[in-house]
Amino acid sequence: MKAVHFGAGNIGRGFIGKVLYDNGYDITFVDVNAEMIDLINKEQEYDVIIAEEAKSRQHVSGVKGINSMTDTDKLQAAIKDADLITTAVGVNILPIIAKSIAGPLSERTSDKPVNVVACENAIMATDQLKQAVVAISGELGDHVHFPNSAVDRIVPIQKQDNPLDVMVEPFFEWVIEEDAWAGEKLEGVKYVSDLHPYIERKLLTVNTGHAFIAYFGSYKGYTTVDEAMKDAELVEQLKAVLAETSDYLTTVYDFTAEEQAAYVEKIISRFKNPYLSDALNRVGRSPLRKISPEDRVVKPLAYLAEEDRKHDALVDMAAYLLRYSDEQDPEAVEKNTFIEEKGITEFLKHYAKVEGELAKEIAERYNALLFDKENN
Ligand SMILES: NC(=O)C1=CN([C@@H]2O[C@H](COP(=O)(O)OP(=O)(O)OC[C@H]3O[C@@H](n4cnc5c(N)ncnc54)[C@H](O)[C@@H]3O)[C@@H](O)[C@H]2O)C=CC1
Ligand SMILES: O=P(O)(O)OC[C@H]1O[C@](O)(CO)[C@@H](O)[C@@H]1O
Repeated sequence: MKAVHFGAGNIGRGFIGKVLYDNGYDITFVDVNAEMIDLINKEQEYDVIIAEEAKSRQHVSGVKGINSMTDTDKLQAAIKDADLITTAVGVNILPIIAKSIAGPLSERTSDKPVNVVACENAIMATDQLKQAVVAISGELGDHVHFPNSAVDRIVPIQKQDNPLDVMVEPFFEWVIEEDAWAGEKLEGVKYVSDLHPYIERKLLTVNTGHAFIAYFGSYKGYTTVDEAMKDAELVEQLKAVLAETSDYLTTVYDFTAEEQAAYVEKIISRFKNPYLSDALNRVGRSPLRKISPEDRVVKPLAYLAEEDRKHDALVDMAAYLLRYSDEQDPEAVEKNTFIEEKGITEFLKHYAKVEGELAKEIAERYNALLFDKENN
């Protein structure tokens, strides 16, 4: 079985590549990073290092690479021949991937089914990829399958001697829509008939929680997650944020309060992993995406505000996000320039689609933070 995976980054090598290798797939990584692809083709193997005391190593071998900027013919041939196509590139890059795969996918014949799965931090990311593909190729036949998925494994920015090796947390969960999947299922993957509860629970617990640590932690002057998690006030407020997203999740879905509390506890213990040094500017990257209406802050916040339920911790979180700066992150720079030129209310309307009373609450909190900072 042949897999083509777009994005030879942290999740690509440290999570998806490892699961596919364990399932016996021949893996071809596709990336725009020429150095990474050259190294993959040279070494054809790497280690996944588990972030726990023993730092055990799991070997992945027989991998190949394609540079999507220069090897376009090779890429087209690989897409025509693959049994599985996966991505872990960032949800905003999916329209670019669509341009590479739409042509060769439309040339595939009905006797050769293929699964196409986006593995990104976004609700129903594969649907976004499918939409972009179909806009180019027109409807594809029933042999091209587009299951949505949820992926959960914390993989920080890497500092390994061998740049192909990748350190990951021990925990991982990959959940895929069962009905949309064709053929033999992957071992180590959970298949479910309705993905919505899983993807929302993951995004609005793991990713909301992590993003809160990034934005409040940065506000307090920390630079890594483990440093920030030693701050008792931050952990208290993190729990308050997750109590609000838990209220959303247990109201909208069938999770019981006990189940969700256990899930939250497990996630907080993952954030405290002392063997995983994770930079706050990685976890907080792309604040414009993270403040967008369907993402980890505004989705639960808008619902709770609309239903008149407690939401002040998420309002605080939005204010910390709005105060966040990182000169290296183009989205953080764009955010701050927009706020400076047009103000908070206009920013919330434009990027978060938040207006009215909720926008007022967030702006008040943002202004109070500004006042605190300037007077301390
Ligand atoms: N790192 C983590 O802990 C987790 C990340 N995710 C999600 O996985 C996705 C990837 O994240 P990471 O692996 O952390 O990022 P990363 O930055 O380590 O890897 C992304 C890779 O995609 C490549 N890329 C960018 N544009 C491309 C293109 N047009 N064609 C092919 N490759 C391209 C980059 O060169 C890079 O190697 C994101 O959507 C992220 O939200 C999901 C769960 C956990
Ligand atoms: O990859 P994104 O969406 O920018 O956000 C980073 C998040 O993804 C994770 O890497 C894993 O889901 C978390 O560590 C963090 O919450």
